[in-house]
Amino acid sequence: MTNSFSFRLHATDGRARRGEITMPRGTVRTPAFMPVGTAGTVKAMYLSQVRELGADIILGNVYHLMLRPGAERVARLGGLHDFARWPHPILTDSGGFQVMSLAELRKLDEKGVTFRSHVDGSVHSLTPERSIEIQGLLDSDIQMQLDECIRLPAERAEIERAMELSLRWAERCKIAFGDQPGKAMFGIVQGGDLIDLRIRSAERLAAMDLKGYALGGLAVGEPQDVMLATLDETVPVLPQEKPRYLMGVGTPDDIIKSVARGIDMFDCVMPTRAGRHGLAYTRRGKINLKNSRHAEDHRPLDEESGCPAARDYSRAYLHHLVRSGESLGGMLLTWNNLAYYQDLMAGIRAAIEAARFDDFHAEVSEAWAKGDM
Ligand SMILES: COC(=O)c1ccc(CCNc2nc3cc4nc(N)[nH]c(=O)c4cc3[nH]2)cc1
Repeated sequence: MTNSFSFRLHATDGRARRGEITMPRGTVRTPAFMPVGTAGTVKAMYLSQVRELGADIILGNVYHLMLRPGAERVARLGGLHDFARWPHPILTDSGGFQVMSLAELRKLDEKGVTFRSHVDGSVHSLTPERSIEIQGLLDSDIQMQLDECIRLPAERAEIERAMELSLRWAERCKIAFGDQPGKAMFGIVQGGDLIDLRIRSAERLAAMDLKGYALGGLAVGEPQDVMLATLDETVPVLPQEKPRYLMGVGTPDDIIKSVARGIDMFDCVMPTRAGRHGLAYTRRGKINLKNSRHAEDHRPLDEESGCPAARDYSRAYLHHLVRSGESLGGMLLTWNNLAYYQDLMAGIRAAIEAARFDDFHAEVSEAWAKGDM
């Protein structure tokens, strides 16, 4: 049980990295995929199942938890780990992105952001200091700075204003976070699709000597090649010895192409949200179980999978559950999808260790190039 936060690189293959983050609550094997547990639950899953699939860390959201049940209440109940019965590491997003995408009537200025809850219309405000305070009340292990992520396309002046504001907020978050040995506060690189601003943001954050660095402002609708070009230019500016986290990404193809560019950590609602909408992710690509062609297909999703949801149920049964709106449909497909994502990450980690990442990359991209099955 260490009381420190450390990141070690075990192997590299090109720009792909195999590493490990060690924290008091446990170790995170990287490259890692963090299942999204927005309101303290990974929807339609028992967290014991999430753990069995190989997840070392899950993500929570300040925005949702501050509105309901409230950060002080979670603290009174012992913090998010005890509340949700997840004793392993938790990373929490700071709320900025969710405010801009979920809240109504929001005002953003130098101090922070004021907004109306999408739950009950009550007025709330988030400052860099309050976001870090909330993440402390949740007892979060990796805390994200409060930032401003703007939608693209946008004018250069607007992108620069938001990027500079996010840098000032990073400084304020660093001060508010102080020195918490077993925990980390990550900075978030902004700058939209303007490489010079991205590099300036990364350099200024690197100079703050933070424990990890996220790439924000991406996976906001830009084409994959724009996202990847941004990584090509920005990742090399970040310190080698610190973890890099690409926020909100992504499809299996996004993930493997981003690992190839030096990213260590990912989160995305895709496997869980798509699962609840009838979509299955498998080694051979995506399957939409709503499609009537599955109505009498007795084959499982993947007979070779270690996950019962993929191996023991026919596509016909899954089709029936999805068409009938039965809860078990979303539960089984979420289970299958998270199993696939964790198997993908385990495959990536093993491929980097065996110096065969390029071959593995080709295998995954080829399967996904086929598209819907
Ligand atoms: C079925 O799949 C889906 O519905 C679905 C929805 C959204 C995303 C994209 C999520 N993208 C994304 N999440 C993000 C979260 C972020 N947080 C902070 N603090 N700063 C950012 O700059 C930021 C950027 C993001 N980009 C991906 C998938």
